[in-house]
Amino acid sequence: MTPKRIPPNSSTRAAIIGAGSWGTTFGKILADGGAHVTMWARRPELALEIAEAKRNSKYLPGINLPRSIGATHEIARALEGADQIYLSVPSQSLRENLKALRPLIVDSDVPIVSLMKGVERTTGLRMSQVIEQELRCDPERIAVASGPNLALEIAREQPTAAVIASRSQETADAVARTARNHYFRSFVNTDVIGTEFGGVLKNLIAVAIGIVDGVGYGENTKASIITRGLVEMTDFAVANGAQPETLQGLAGLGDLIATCQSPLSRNNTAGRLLGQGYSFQDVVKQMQQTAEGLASVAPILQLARESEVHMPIVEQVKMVLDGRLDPRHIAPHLTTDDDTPQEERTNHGQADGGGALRRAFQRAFDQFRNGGRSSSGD
Ligand SMILES: NC(=O)c1ccc[n+]([C@@H]2O[C@H](COP(=O)([O-])OP(=O)(O)OC[C@H]3O[C@@H](n4cnc5c(N)ncnc54)[C@H](O)[C@@H]3O)[C@@H](O)[C@H]2O)c1
Ligand SMILES: O=P(O)(O)OC[C@H](O)CO
Repeated sequence: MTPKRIPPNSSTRAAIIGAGSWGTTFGKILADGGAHVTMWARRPELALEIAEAKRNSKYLPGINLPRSIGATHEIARALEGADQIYLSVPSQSLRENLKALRPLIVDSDVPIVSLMKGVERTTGLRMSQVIEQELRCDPERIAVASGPNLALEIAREQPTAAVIASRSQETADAVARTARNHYFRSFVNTDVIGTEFGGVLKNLIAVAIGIVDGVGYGENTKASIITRGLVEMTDFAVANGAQPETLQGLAGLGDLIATCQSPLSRNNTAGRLLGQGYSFQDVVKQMQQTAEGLASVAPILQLARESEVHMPIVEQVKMVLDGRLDPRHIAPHLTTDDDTPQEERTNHGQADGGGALRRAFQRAFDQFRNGGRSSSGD
C-alpha cells in the first residue's frame, strides 16, 4: 500500500525562530506540508547555508532541505507576513529572544508555537508561561508541540506522530493542519500543562537512563527506571495541573520511550557521559547541542518540593550532577532505598484501577476514528 498523500497547505506563511536541529527539522516538516517557511538563524553564515545550499550541515548532516525554505539572520525579515510563528531556541535563552521579538509583532494576533522542552532555570516557568509573560498575549494564541520527535529521524522522513496543545481548540487545530505531511502527523489536545511537562520531565528520566547505561547496567535496570520514571512524571505533572491521560500519550510515555532508547538523544548522551565518570563540567563542555534536562533538574525539584511530590529518580540525577552520588550507586540505591515494602502504584492515585489506562486506549481509538481530533489528552 502506498502512503496516503496529504493535500498541501500552501496558504500558510510560517516563521521559525531558531535554526538548530529541531527548528530546522520543523521547518522541513512545515515546508514538506506545503507551507511557505522562513527560518531565522542567529549566525549569518548558517542563514546563508540554509537559504542557498538548502543544508544545515552542523545540526542535520546529510539532510537536503526543501528548495522552498528561506532563511535570514534578520529577525524582522523572518517575521514579515508570517501567520504562524514557531519558537525553537534553547529554553534558557527564550526570554531574551522574546524581548527582541515583541516590538516586531506587537499588533499581531497570529499563533505562537513553542517547540521547546525545558523550564526556565531562574523561575521554573514553562515555555508557554514565559511567552505569555514576555509577549503579554492572549494564552489562547499560544500552542506547544511535543512528542517522540528525535530531529534527525524526522529529517530523514521516518514516520512520526506529535501532539499540538493549546488552550484554544481552534489554535491547536490550525497549527496541527499546518504541521503535517506524508511522514509527520499532528494530534491535538487542550492540556498545555501536561504536554509541556511531559517533554520536560522525560528529559530528566533520559539523563537517569544514560547514567545507568554509562555505568554498564542492562535492560532490567533501564526498564525499572522508565516505568517508575513515568509514575514520577505523572505524579508531578498532575500535581501541577496536568491531565493524567496526557502523560500516557505521545507527550509522555511516547517521548519517554524514544528519548530513553535513542543514542540520538542529547539528554541520554549527557547522562551516559556522567555514568562513564565525566564530571558535570566536562559533560557541558563536550555537548555540542542543547541538553535541556541539565538545566531543568533544579527548578523541577523546587516545584516538586512546593507541590509535595516525591521524585526519587530525579533527586538522584541531581545528586550525580552535583558530584554527591557516585553514578554506580544510582540504580542500587533506587531499589534498596526503603525497607518498607511499597505498593506498586501505577494509576496515579486514582481509585478505579486500570480506569485511566482504559480511557487512554478509548481516546486513542476515538482519535484515529475522528482523524486526529481530541478534546483533552492526546
Ligand atoms: N533536537 C531534537 O530532536 C528536539 C526535538 C524536540 C524538541 N526539541 C527542543 O527544541 C529546542 C531547541 O533544541 P535544538 O535541538 O534545536 O537545539 P540545538 O542545540 O540543535 O540548536 C539550538 C539553536 O539555538 C541557537 N542558540 C543558542 N543560543 C541562542 C541564543 N541565546 N539565542 C538564539 N539562538 C540561540 C544555536 O545557535 C542553535 O542554532 C529545545 O528546547 C529542545 O528540547 C529538540
Ligand atoms: O535530544 P533530546 O534528548 O533533546 O531529545 C529530543 C526530543 O525531545 C525527543 O523527542
